[in-house]
Amino acid sequence: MDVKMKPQSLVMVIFGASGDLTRRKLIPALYLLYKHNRLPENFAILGVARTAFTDDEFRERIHLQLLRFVKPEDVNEEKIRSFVSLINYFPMDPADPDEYLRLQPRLLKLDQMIGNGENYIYYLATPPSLYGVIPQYLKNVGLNLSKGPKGNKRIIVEKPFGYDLESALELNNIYYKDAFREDQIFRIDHYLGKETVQNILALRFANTVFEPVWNRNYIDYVEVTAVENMGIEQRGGYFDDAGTLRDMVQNHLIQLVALTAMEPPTAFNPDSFRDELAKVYQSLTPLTEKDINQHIIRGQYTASEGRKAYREEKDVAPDSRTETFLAMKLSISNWRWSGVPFYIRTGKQMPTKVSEIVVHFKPTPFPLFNCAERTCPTANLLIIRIQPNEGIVLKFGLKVPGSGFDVKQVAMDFSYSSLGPIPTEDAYARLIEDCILGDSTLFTRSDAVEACWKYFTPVLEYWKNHPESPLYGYPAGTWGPREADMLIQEQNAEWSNPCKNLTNTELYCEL
Ligand SMILES: NC(=O)C1=CN([C@@H]2O[C@H](COP(=O)(O)OP(=O)(O)OC[C@H]3O[C@@H](n4cnc5c(N)ncnc54)[C@H](OP(=O)(O)O)[C@@H]3O)[C@@H](O)[C@H]2O)C=CC1
Ligand SMILES: O=C1O[C@H](COP(=O)(O)O)[C@@H](O)[C@H](O)[C@H]1O
Repeated sequence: MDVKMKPQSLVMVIFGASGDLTRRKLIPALYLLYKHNRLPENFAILGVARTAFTDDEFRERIHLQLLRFVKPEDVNEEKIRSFVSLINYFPMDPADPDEYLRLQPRLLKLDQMIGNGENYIYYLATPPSLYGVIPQYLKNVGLNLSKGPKGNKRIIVEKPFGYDLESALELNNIYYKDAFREDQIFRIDHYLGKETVQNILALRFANTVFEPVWNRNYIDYVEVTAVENMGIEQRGGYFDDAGTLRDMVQNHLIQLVALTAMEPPTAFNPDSFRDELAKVYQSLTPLTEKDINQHIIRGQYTASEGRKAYREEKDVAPDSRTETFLAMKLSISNWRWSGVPFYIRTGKQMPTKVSEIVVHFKPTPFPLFNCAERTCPTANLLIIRIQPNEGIVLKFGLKVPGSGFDVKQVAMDFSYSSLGPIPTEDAYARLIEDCILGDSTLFTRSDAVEACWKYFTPVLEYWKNHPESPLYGYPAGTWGPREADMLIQEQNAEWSNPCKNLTNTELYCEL
């Protein structure tokens, strides 16, 4: 498999095939690729997990799941049937090294059936505790090595990659020293697979108007929001151990910060692009204890209007101190961003599901005009709506028609839907396809992971060592604790309200 070349044949081995991620994201993504003829000609899936299924039972289950999780317009019964026939199942415990002695011949047999290319992609969709184990056991039976033009082996590892800096370093060492080279490792962060997240790059680097003002001279502060109106669903076991910092902040939110803050890469290739991302992470101003105390607000949802409290969720400790909300102020120590705060927030059980970046430009130096409707639009806003109602809005001041000279804020709206149907919901399909093609641009490199953990690990340690540090309750269905509002009030500002940010599209918000 050369870079950007689709192999003739490929077996995709999914560890954790009976789990939630496989059901909701991976299988629908692979089906979409299949439906659009974007998979290798000879292709098979081998699902692996401990639960006992026969091939037929597993196919039946996948068939039903596809009908449930694929968008109605993508459902094509005939295609689903032929896709499902490519799926096989192998019951084994991935934590048991001896089981790989059985896996190896099974995989080889499947590979021979489809074309004998020995090209395998392993997708680790298991609990993170197995991320370091599986590669070593694959190596024990020789399933790790790429063998020239034939026989490529790649491994996609889900987030969180590590639990803190030490474990991330350890994981990277296991992969390099024992099992896989960096070019075989694809650390996935599905936010980078989102069309609108990639479009941050196009907005910044395919236009000249933004770049001259994209710095500390013109930007006052930046907000990054990624909130959800659902709780933790059935993932209490995982989430109670992870918390929001590990689940959303250390990966998705910080990626959005980095894409907003990065320098233009010298070329759009995996190395140049990822060099620039890594530089942002390395420039994050280290957090002191005072910062952690004053600039990080963690919250946990409490029961409200028929919604359960976090502590009542399945598999969550009744006295859990795990955060389901986090807001923080961070800064970047470099030439472009020195002095510009980035405010980020994310949480479960908020009034709506939305991800967006709001760039607040500095106010005009002098207010020349009267303000219409008691709002003084002295500062421009650029809103990059990642999901839903994907779009970009520029807010600016204009004269109110008629006598006098009052100004009011108006909006120039661009909605991605105006480009026609765009694949905004198949981030996983995009990333899996990139891995098949050997393109690692949109996957996280080891230095980036390490730099992120280096930045966030002091926070985790501080919380661990100071169990009394505040964890604020917020009623489920609200925008989080009041203390998060106070955080941004330091800037003489308030969190912008995503329910009101776009003018041409509706966003359902329970307020
Ligand atoms: N679900 C999601 O939306 C997202 C998940 N992720 C990541 O993907 C990974 C999988 O998540 P998810 O699918 O939600 O998790 P689930 O708990 O739903 O699934 C875990 C899977 O791993 C299998 N497994 C194998 N060995 C073990 C073991 N020793 N202990 C427990 N399970 C085992 C389970 O099957 P069996 O019991 O049959 O062996 C099951 O198929 C996690 O690392 C998560 O962080 C990342 C982004 C989003
Ligand atoms: O990785 C994760 O992301 C989802 C949110 O993803 P989105 O694409 O729906 O915005 C989050 O619900 C989950 O807890 C987390 O593990």
